[in-house]
Amino acid sequence: MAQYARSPAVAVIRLRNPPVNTLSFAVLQALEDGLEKADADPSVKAVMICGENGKFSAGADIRGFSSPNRPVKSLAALVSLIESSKKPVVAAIEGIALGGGLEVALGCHYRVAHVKARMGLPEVTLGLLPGAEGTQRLPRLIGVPAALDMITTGKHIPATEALKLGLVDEVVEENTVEAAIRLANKVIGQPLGPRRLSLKPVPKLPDMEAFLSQARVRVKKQAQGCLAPELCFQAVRAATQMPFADGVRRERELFMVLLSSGQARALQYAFLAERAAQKWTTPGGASWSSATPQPVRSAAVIGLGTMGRGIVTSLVKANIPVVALEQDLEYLNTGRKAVMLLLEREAMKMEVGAQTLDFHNPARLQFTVDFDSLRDVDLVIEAVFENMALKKEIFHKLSRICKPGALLCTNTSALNIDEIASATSRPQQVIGTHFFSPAHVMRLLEIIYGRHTSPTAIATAVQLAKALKKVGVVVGNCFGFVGNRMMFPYVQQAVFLLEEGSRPEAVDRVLEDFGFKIGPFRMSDLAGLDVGWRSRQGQGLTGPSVPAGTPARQRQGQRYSPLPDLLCESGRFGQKTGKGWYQYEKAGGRTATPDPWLHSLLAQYRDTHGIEPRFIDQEEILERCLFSLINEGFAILAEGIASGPEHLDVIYINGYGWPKHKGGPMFYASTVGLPRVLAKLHKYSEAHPDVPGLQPSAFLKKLAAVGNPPIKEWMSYLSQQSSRL
Ligand SMILES: CCCCCCCCCCCCCC(=O)CC(=O)SCCNC(=O)CCNC(=O)[C@H](O)C(C)(C)COP(=O)(O)OP(=O)(O)OC[C@H]1O[C@@H](n2cnc3c(N)ncnc32)[C@H](O)[C@@H]1OP(=O)(O)O
Ligand SMILES: NC(=O)C1=CN([C@@H]2O[C@H](COP(=O)(O)OP(=O)(O)OC[C@H]3O[C@@H](n4cnc5c(N)ncnc54)[C@H](O)[C@@H]3O)[C@@H](O)[C@H]2O)C=CC1
Repeated sequence: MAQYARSPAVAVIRLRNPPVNTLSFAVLQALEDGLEKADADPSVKAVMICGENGKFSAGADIRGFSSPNRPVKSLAALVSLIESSKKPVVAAIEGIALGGGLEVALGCHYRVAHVKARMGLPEVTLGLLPGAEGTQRLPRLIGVPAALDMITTGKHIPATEALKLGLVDEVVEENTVEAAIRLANKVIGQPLGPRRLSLKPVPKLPDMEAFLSQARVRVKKQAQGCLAPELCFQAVRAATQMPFADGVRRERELFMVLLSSGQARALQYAFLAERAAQKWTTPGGASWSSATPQPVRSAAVIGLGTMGRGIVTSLVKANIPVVALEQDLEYLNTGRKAVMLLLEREAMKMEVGAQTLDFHNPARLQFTVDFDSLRDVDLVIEAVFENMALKKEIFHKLSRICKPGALLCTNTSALNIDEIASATSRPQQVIGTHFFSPAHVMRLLEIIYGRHTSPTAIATAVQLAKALKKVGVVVGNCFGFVGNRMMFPYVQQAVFLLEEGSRPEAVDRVLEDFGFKIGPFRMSDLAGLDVGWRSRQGQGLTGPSVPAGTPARQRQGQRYSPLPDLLCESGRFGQKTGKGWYQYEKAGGRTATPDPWLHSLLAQYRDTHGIEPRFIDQEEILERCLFSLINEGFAILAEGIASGPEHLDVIYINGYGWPKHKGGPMFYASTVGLPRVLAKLHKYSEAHPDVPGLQPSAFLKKLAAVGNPPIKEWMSYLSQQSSRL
């Protein structure tokens, strides 16, 4: 857990807890033992602390926060013990020093970092604050503005920046441990008082009060309903107002508030859920542990519309050479300009000194209308219009042209992967890669395997997600896959609420107050109402193919709202046309304003259909929208479309703006309590028996019958027979 050695006047303590040297109780105990041993040995003149396997430490074990035996108190005590050592202690920071790991380094008298190391106090991202005196030591070392920035954002900073800030004393390109030992030998006998951060004053600012009040406004704005940034701010402010010991007491009080908050639990769950979702399996037995990805050295993108542009940008940023293809020269030129603009913007955002984007080089990015140019690429991503016939035509062509091993990916948002694959002679190499708009920004990549998709193809798509710095979540094939399938009942409820008496701005406000970045109506206006309209036309729900005599508000015996169709028929496609559920300052405008035209349309619509409008309270809006979405999630789990609730939660946090501090929809359901979710769905489905989305799923009923089992046990209640394959 920590190895003790000598070199020769310097005691070397090496933290050892693979893979990232988290500070378990055993590690802390071994570190304390090492310090005591060094202290007791007169031939030891200095101490050096480093981590095993090129990593200093990732801090506390996140899995241990919910354990009653968490070693929280001892970490702070240990940091004080290090600082009060009479022999100089030097930290050798390789790889990472994060959270409690960096707090240990702050207790040391000197810090040497490898040039590739990264440091940070990411506790805020886990709903916490640096609770081992980090909020009091860091401002004393690097000043309040820089410390506040690091502590309230949780960002990791590179060693070179750490050197500029004074967080480390030395940055080395070679052997960090040897450099730290050299420094330790050099400082033997030098006074340690000035190196003990707890004894230093916090550097003054010309107007600390003004700085802090501006910073507080900024932190609150960025927090978006999350508690931790505000409490991190308060802890740092305490450092500016109180002596060290009082600041530490305040830090502890604030830490305990956060530790017991539901937000910390949700954020820690979200961290672990993202890692768990990487360990994909399929009902057919394919798994991350046995499948091997094939290398992707080059790629092609077909269709340079909204999605294709972002996908090309993402690939170029990942340093993968791209061939970008359009249907004709006019579309190609428009697409090329759009891609170049995106890439120029991305290049401007890149850190000084980082590798530049080489997108003017035709060997890295080539534009074409010729399918023959796709002959040699390792992977193709199709992003043409959402039309099955067109997609099949393209895949048939790809199957003939591309080299035998090439992976053929479709960015369809809902269409059947198996049907697309059937147009090829290599269905094992066909897979869905569902990007989210804007594709170069959004972290989610939904990866959809079909009936014949090979484990290698899945592993390759997962590897691609990593290369693009995205979170790949592997799911099964069904209409809308996971994300959009869960979204349908949510948006449907939102529209039904309008029919019954609510307004778009009222529904959006409730869901935005809950924590969504934007509510369902602002989201629909942003995405374009025509997208769903075309899909409903394709499904025969609206348009000329609807049989004469079909009731306006019913399809196949189920409730249907023609409201979105009416908007599209009036040319209201959302932001792009300047009008949708809201009005905008101009076509392409972004500022949504409630629209009196829409309000009178709603009144007229209710009159026409004999609907008596009623006041709908916030609780009903929230529950009908969220619980119908969650209910669909349970159906998806029961069908084996996703292998666990954490997969659904990762999809919603990273692709649909679900507030991370509420842990994702399925985690949220577990906090509300499954029996309560079920009771509410029963109530709403009794009131609306013609809405299948409100009828509780069998799996939810099964789990609620047990009580409220922990989320990690849910899947054990599914019998093998209910699995999809
Ligand atoms: C009752 C008395 C009360 C008195 C009050 C006292 C108050 C005093 C309280 C003091 C408490 C101090 C608490 C503390 O120390 C705070 C912390 O340290 S919180 C933790 C902060 N650290 C992080 O947030 C780091 C998180 N990790 C990462 O960012 C990345 O994992 C990392 C950059 C380290 C590596 O990334 P990458 O290479 O991409 O690999 P993975 O992300 O896949 O990780 C590999 C593997 O490691 C697991 N892991 C990583 N970090 C942790 C962690 N901190 N804890 C547990 N496990 C971790 C990760 O899950 C992966 O494992 P899998 O098995 O694959 O899931
Ligand atoms: N717009 C969105 O938010 C999202 C869309 N999707 C999916 O991505 C796909 C593309 O959607 P968008 O980019 O929004 O569409 P878009 O309409 O903006 O772009 C489609 C592009 O494909 C090109 N194209 C059409 N036929 C072609 C052919 N035969 N050869 C080459 N290029 C051809 C068109 O010229 C056009 O530029 C669709 O399947 C859609 O469902 C997926 C996620 C989100």
